[in-house]
Amino acid sequence: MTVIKAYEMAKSMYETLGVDVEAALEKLKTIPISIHCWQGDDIGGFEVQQNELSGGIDVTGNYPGKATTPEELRSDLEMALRLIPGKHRINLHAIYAETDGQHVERNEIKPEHFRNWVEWAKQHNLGLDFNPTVFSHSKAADGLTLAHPDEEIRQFWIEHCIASRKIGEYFGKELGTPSLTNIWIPDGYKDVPSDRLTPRERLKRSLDQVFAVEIDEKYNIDAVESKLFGLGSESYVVGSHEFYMGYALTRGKYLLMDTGHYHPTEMVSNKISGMQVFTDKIALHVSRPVRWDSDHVVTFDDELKEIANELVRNDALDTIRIGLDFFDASINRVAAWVIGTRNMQKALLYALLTPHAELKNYQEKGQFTERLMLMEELKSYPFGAIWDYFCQEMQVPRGMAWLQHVQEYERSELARR
Ligand SMILES: C[C@H](O)[C@H](O)[C@@H](O)C(=O)CO
Ligand SMILES: [Mn+2]
Repeated sequence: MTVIKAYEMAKSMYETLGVDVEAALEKLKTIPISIHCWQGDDIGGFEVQQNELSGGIDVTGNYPGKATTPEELRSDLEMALRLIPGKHRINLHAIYAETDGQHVERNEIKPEHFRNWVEWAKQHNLGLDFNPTVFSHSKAADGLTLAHPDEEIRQFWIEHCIASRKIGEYFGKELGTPSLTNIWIPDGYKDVPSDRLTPRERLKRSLDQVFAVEIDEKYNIDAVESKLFGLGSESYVVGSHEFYMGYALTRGKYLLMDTGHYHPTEMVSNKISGMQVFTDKIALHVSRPVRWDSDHVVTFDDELKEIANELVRNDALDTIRIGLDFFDASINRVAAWVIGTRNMQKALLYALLTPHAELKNYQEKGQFTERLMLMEELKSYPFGAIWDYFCQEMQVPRGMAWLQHVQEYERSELARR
């Protein structure tokens, strides 16, 4: 059966449920995903003075072909983008600055160090997002940064975060779409702290100093990312969920929720509406924790579908910023981007093809049998035929055909590294 024929049949099935399939596809085309550049080089970056990865995160695997220069990383991203339908954003970290072989301290990075990224983004019609890199550095060696007891260290990182926000502002001005500059810091303690309050008070003061520099939200949007624990900060993380929820709500900042940053049975899908009642300044790092914050490649699993359902049924697609955050060095890194990003889009399509009004109605009327029945029946609806049609329309390979392009690229490009 042709793709079109299968699509027409699937479409009529969804239409009998009252779903407007064409509107769903039109909407999906407009949803940008912020694709994290650091999957391409195992969060190495291109600083002249290279530092080991720290901050309580880790990348495992040694699949050949990781990007070792900005040109290689951009080329790998281009390859992935050719296989991902739609127009998207690229999420950069400060360690991806290009400084012409000169060592530039993190608190001195400038927009000009990201000129090549901006020119490239213009050529490819991409938005850019940004992150200060508050780890992998001698001044973060003891696992404390913005909450450090030493004022000089705190000041260094405050300056780095301000410099980063100005880079975000530069992206926003140049590209005509506001950059999300997200602050994640690793600060915490391995063992039971004797004082939880003082570091949190210091972090609050440091962040207030970072945000005291006013930047128009037309160009740069500030976000803060919470975490439960990391390697070496198992007992206590200063920037916990409650800390940042309070901070974001009282300061009018975005709260960024990373799906790997909570207790294993705590789901971000269940947190979105809790936040939405108070703010629409919500951002996501979609990841896949396996037993811990392992940052596995995102799969088309129940939690991903539930997150997408929340975004669609709560009318949040135009406000919530969707970003990805995984890093797997045990498989082809370009394929990792393609799998994870296409899965995020598949989940959004699945949610867009769901008759939410009917399901909400069942719930309001207490018809829980009908609610469960419809949710379960939808799982075997011909969703794949609609996804294939979407890929064909968007001129990217459908089904498994994309992998051969990555394999050719691996032979011609990655194997030479
Ligand atoms: C590299 C990222 O900034 C980092 O993964 C952060 O977002 C995080 O999730 C740390 O666990
Ligand atoms: Mn994250």
